[in-house]
Amino acid sequence: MSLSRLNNPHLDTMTSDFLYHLNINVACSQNATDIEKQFGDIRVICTGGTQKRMKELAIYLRPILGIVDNREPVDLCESGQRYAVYKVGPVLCASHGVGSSTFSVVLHELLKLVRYAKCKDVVFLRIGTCGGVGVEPGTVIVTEKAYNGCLENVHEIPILGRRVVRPAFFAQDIVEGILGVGNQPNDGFKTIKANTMSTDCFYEGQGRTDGAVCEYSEDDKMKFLQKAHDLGIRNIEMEATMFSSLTRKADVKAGCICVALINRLNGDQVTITMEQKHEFEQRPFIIVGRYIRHLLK
Ligand SMILES: O=P(O)(O)O[C@H]1O[C@H](CO)[C@@H](O)[C@H]1O
Ligand SMILES: O=c1cc[nH]c(=O)[nH]1
Repeated sequence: MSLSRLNNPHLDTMTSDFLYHLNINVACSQNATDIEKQFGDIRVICTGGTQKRMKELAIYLRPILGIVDNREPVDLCESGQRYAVYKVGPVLCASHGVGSSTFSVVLHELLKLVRYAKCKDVVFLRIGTCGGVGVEPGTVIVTEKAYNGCLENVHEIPILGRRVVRPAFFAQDIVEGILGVGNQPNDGFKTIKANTMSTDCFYEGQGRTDGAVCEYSEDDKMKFLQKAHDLGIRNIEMEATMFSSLTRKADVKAGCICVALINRLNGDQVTITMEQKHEFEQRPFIIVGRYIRHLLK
């Protein structure tokens, strides 16, 4: 898939497009644009909440991609002052902030960027953290279906004053491809496929009782988490419904790989040390590194 059209006829009439949050100006009318020269070789776009994680991922991927470079990765979108974007060979690593609203902004612009750059067969990945539901902390979860905070397998977004409901699931070949490179003998952690709940709120939306406001009991919370578990949900984060539905609408393959920082059936507070969190965050790197090698071979 060349991404030659995207799902927006208006783009075809534009002679230029300013990707505001990335601070990239695209002259759509030229044949061989600078954008094509700079980004045309991109095959994988890795995304994740923080700038630090994405910078570390860019460094981690260098040897896997056969790139010898000891310099600090350059943030190509630093001037935009919103998101960090690093390019490492045919892989772009971009930060997206917390939640679907910040992620959707950069996702729209990245989807347009790869379209203008005429990239081929691009796969978008989210490399994140999450709360586990009945899984050991440190487990890596590859999302199959994404559920919203009402435990519905859809992404809902108000558009032109209407509630628009879109399917939210990831392509099976991507899920199986990622899972296929997991669970190797010396990994020391499990990689599983499961359903994911994505919420618009870390506290009440995820059924925590430790937010600034809480109007339900511990028992209500446990019943809700059990209901989620019964739907095959094994992790909770804040982007998978939007990510799966928007990439699906744009006709682009995507995958979501998150490491569980806690087991929500045992509590709400994320109390692991920063060292432990950092070690856990490396686990999806290992899986994604193997998957990218497999994808590009
Ligand atoms: O670790 P990241 O990628 O930010 O993902 C998870 O962590 C954030 C909440 O702490 C949310 O964005 C959630 O989805
Ligand atoms: O519990 C958690 C942990 C990380 N990210 C989330 O969204 N929830």
